[in-house]
Amino acid sequence: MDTGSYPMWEQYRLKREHYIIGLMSGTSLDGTDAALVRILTDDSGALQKIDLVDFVCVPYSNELREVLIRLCSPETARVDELTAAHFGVSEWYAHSVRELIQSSGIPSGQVDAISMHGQTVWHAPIASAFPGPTGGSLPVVSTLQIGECAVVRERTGLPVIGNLRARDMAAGGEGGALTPYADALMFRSPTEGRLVQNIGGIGNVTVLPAASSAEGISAFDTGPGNMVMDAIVRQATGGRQHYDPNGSMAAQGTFDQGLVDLCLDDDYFKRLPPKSTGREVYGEAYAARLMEMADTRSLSLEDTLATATCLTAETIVRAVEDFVLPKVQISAMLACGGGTSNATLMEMIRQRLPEGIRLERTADYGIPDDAREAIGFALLGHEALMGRTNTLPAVTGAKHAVISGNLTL
Ligand SMILES: Nc1ncnc2c1ncn2[C@@H]1O[C@H](COP(=O)(O)OP(=O)(O)OP(=O)(O)O)[C@@H](O)[C@H]1O
Ligand SMILES: CC(=O)N[C@H]1[C@@H]2OC[C@@H](O2)[C@@H](O)[C@@H]1O[C@H](C)C(=O)O
Repeated sequence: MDTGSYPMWEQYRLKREHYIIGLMSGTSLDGTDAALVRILTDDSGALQKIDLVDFVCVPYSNELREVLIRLCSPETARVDELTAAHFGVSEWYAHSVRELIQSSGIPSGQVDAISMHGQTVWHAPIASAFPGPTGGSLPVVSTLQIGECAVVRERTGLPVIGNLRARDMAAGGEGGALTPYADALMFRSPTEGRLVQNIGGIGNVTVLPAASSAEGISAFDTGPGNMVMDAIVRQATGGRQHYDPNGSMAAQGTFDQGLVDLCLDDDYFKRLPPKSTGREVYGEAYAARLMEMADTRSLSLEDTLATATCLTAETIVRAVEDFVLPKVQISAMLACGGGTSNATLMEMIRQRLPEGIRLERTADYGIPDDAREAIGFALLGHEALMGRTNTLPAVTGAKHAVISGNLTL
């Protein structure tokens, strides 16, 4: 029996230097981000310093992306393919861990654990009816991140923490956003209010008031990040391209304000936070509808992309105007995620941001734009191993904070 790693938990808490690998594969389905993070703690276990040792991105193949896109829609998902993907995608995670360890030059024996998000295929924070054990039906919320920790454990030899959203949901939360907990550790300022605006598949914002306590932090999904723009490119190119490089196609078009306004008349954008959304709402079907509407308005592909880019920028800025600024004074928006590489989108956000808010990047604060989430998940895993709660009920809406994550020793 493999019992060698059981004392690991106690040893981990006594150490002052910890090495954790954070693995994130987000809703844009572009691949896996892997960050090796060194965390220093003091005698009381309190966090002293966070260093990014190394970071790699392993892109998904077009073939894998197509499988995952099918699995994210009830109309196209099959349970045999889902089960295979649950194990299969873990091989990609193990591969990215091997690449990261090799690139870092750190011996794998020095790494304490892997903390992995997995691939969300379905996220349902709004309850649906499910048969109850004593008759009648129960309201059930649910979420599924595929990727089997046991496979990653076997391939890498390292303990793995996974399934990080489930416990918060079981405690009445939305199961996200989770990374705001880590944002507070990395970006909170004693003197100014800051936003961390992630532009991944979905856009999500963390609000860090000046000198805020955990209770003062809020976060929510603003709506689509790159998801609608990406789906338009994918559908228009028959899957050959999956994003608009640097926003160059959108830059050649002109957005249709009428269509942007139509799209902004949307229940999700109006809903008060806390709230979360995903591919279920702004995925392929949403983009197809937007393309149909663009077609009836005789918009070119470039105009359609400019319109989707403008919509994305508007949802990000309006979320700040409608839900943040009435309550919190903000001096800077720290953008991160793949969308920061879309110059057209960034310029639209810059032009629309209210005066007095600087548009910066997390990279300006030492956290590369594309590594924030992977580093965030490393920190969440670290907190769980330290035996500390790692969720923010004020953000997720849960009844209480929990230690989220299942440990595969
Ligand atoms: N050079 C580029 N030009 C334009 N867009 C880019 C570029 N590089 C990346 N992107 C965009 O960034 C996306 C990937 O972003 P990211 O990796 O932050 O998403 P994610 O982590 O999967 O999503 P989420 O944060 O929602 O979970 C790509 O799908 C693409 O739309
Ligand atoms: C269910 C799910 O995977 N949600 C993601 C998604 O991608 C962005 C946004 O929607 C965010 O709420 C969340 O991830 C981030 C990493 C989070 O929980 O902080």
